Amino acid sequence: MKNEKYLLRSIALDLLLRIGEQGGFSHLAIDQMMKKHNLEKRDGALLTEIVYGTLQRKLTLEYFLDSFVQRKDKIDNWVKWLLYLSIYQMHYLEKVPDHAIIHESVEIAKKRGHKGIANFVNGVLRSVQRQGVPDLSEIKDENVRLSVATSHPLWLVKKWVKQYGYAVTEEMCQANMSHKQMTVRVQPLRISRDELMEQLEDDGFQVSPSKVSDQGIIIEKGNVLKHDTFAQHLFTVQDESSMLVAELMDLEQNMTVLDGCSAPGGKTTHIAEKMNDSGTIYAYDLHAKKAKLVTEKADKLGLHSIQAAQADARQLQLKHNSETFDRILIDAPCSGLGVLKSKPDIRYNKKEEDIINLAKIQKDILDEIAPLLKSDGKLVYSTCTVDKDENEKVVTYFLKHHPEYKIDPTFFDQLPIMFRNKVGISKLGMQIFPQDLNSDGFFITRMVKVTE
Ligand SMILES: C[S@@+](CC[C@H](N)C(=O)[O-])C[C@H]1O[C@@H](n2cnc3c(N)ncnc32)[C@H](O)[C@@H]1O
Repeated sequence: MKNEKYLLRSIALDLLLRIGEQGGFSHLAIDQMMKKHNLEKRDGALLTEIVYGTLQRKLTLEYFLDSFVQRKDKIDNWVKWLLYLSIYQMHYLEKVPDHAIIHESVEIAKKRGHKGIANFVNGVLRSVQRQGVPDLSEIKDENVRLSVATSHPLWLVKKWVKQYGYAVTEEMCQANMSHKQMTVRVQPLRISRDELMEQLEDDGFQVSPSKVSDQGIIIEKGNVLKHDTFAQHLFTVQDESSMLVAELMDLEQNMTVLDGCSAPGGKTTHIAEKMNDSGTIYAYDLHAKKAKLVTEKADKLGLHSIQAAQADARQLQLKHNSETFDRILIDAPCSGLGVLKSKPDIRYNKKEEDIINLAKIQKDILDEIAPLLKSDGKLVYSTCTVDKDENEKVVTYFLKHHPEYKIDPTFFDQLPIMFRNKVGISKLGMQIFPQDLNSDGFFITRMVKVTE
């Protein structure tokens, strides 16, 4: 038993070192580690909790550690992560007694380093145990306090406060600390939502219908990825905000649709399902490997109307004539600051300059595809980020440079009831904040190409 827990914390440290440096938190990486080390389900849950929780609280843990060590810059990276994951467990988890956490961390330090490091780890953790962590309410500056307490970089807190005000930013940072519910989108050409819900309920799942999409199901209890219907490709895992994008494309049968940034194909396949697999969807992605994922997803779901290929959306006039498409979706590459609930590490790797570069790419893509839409056709622009530079300001730029486009007024009438009158609605579209639903932050808008 003792060895198992030692192994578990050692694996957690390996994962944190990798994700902490390179990013890319995913339940898949954790599942792979569990399989590799033959861990039981219960241990897997603790492993996930330690890795996810430590990443999610990294800046808070750094702040805590600062008050126990003089020169943090002198400590090896792996020792820092070992201290973070230990302090995380001591402060946030009740399941394991402090003395056990300290004992195992010291053992890891001894094995990976040497006795001196083990003594250092022991000393720091014993001080944490004795004195407790510092009181965050004593931080005077409210932006710094919010940044430390919710582990969001200060530049981001300041940027959000400037863009949305303190109250909305605080709600957003708090919401990002919560766990996201699992939601799936039924493949309606294979099974109805009611039938799938019934099958899941019969097998002990707790589920409820989404109010955002009539294909959506909220999984309240049970691991749906282990259910037969997952292997049978009767549904796709998709966030509710993400489902809303295709729902708001005003799609009809037999349309010709362009999905300019399509991988891994969550929205492309949703579009195909909504058109009953009629018409044609041209789906592109900058990376050939990723474009292949779209084809694979379409194949698994039995959808034939999707033609996926590699292409740079900034050069699509080379592939298609003007006025070809009834609908265009640009689900643009973005900073991903709306998905921090499920990808807690994203916030630490992003820099303010990244946003400027991304906004340039977003504008270039929109400029390129503008001529490809038919008159009266509709263009949906979406991102999974909360940031005006990538959302409202990109739309403002586009409308200024393409006077033939205007915001489609009917877009607002088609929003689900719970989004009407929300803070994020403006004349330029809809910003969904992570606190609005138990889902991701997203920006969605729809423009129409006006006939003379
Ligand atoms: C937000 S993701 C798209 C998610 C996808 N729509 C879905 O629902 O599954 C953005 C995608 O744009 C791709 N991308 C980035 N730059 C691109 C470009 N210049 N042209 C086409 N695709 C691009 C990325 O590789 C990434 O897969």
